[in-house]
Amino acid sequence: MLDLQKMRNDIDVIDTQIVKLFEERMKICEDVAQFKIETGKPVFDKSREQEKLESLGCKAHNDFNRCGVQELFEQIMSISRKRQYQLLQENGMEEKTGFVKIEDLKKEHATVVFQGVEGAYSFAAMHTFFGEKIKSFHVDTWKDAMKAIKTGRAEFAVLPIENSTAGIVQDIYDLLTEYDHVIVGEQIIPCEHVLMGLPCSSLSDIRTVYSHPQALMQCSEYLEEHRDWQQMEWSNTAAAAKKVADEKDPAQAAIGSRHAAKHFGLTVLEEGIYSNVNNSTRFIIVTREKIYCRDARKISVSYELPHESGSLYNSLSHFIYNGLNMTKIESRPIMERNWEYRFFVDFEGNLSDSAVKNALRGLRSEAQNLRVHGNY
Ligand SMILES: O=C(O)C(=O)C[C@]1(C(=O)O)C=C[C@@H](O)C=C1
Repeated sequence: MLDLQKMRNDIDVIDTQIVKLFEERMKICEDVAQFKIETGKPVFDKSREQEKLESLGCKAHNDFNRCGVQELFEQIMSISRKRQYQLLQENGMEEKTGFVKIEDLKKEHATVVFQGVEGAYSFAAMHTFFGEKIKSFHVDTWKDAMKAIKTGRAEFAVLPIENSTAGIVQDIYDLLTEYDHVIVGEQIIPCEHVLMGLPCSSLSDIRTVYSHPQALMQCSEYLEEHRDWQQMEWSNTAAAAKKVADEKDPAQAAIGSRHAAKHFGLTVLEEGIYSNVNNSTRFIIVTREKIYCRDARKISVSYELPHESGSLYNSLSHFIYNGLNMTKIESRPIMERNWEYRFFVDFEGNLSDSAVKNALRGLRSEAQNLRVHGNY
């Protein structure tokens, strides 16, 4: 009969040796960092790491152990790089990200563009994020908003990127790829639809309800209770509110935001009419300058991967090995390369953190076209 306690004692002896050797190895890596500080040689040496993984893998006695040894040393070298980046930073040698750190965003008196019309949810997101003291204007399409940033007509744009029930807004991801703009903030707006009508209207007057098809759908349970009302699909919730306000027909109502009701001088006839109480939309704020705030806590990146087994797994290891909490991953097709994908990852961190620098450095050398879309 095998003796578990004895086996555990044997493992403990080996583990103690591993810890001792790990610390000896780290000490040498700190000396290597010193050499790199003096010579300006980059921390990451891909070919050296590949050679090491190859030669160490060959020392193992079966395939399972070969993979295990390689995974272990990938992590050991990642930890070694992370320490070296820390030392570089302590010596005032910041890793170049191309981004400039600022204290705070200048929100007051900013020029902001949004898609849609006054009173739409993007309008609400803009005012919630920037306050009231701004110069704002609207455009017809999200692409027009991106163009307004590029030409300098606006400093910031507000764009919807995700709805908690409908999922991501794919076009925005594609526009982030097309334009070199930077995300500097985000704003979540609960889609709390209300039924609005003319100040002289009451519920019993209503015959027709106008709204965006999604909003009508989100209020379907409420509308079921009013089957005699005709439902009319409109281009967006704010345009529906504007129509009711313009036509001054007490039999017409619109479904949209409280902001829209206020903006068009309409009265809220009923509230809490939406089925999913958690329904919210997340908006991003983009600008042209590569800036991030000192207290920014979330980073958005994208990268493309070679068509190789394990490439996604390996790319994610850079977040895991550096202790970074990944909050989202999305993939979008790459236009010019059928069946290949660009991955968008959000994770917690600040561009000044050495763990973040380490992860980005690893990703940059292994993935294609790594882009940092912003730290906010
Ligand atoms: O050999 C180096 O240049 C090191 O910095 C050491 C080390 C390692 O830990 O083995 C770490 C980072 C490099 O990418 C390659 C190897």
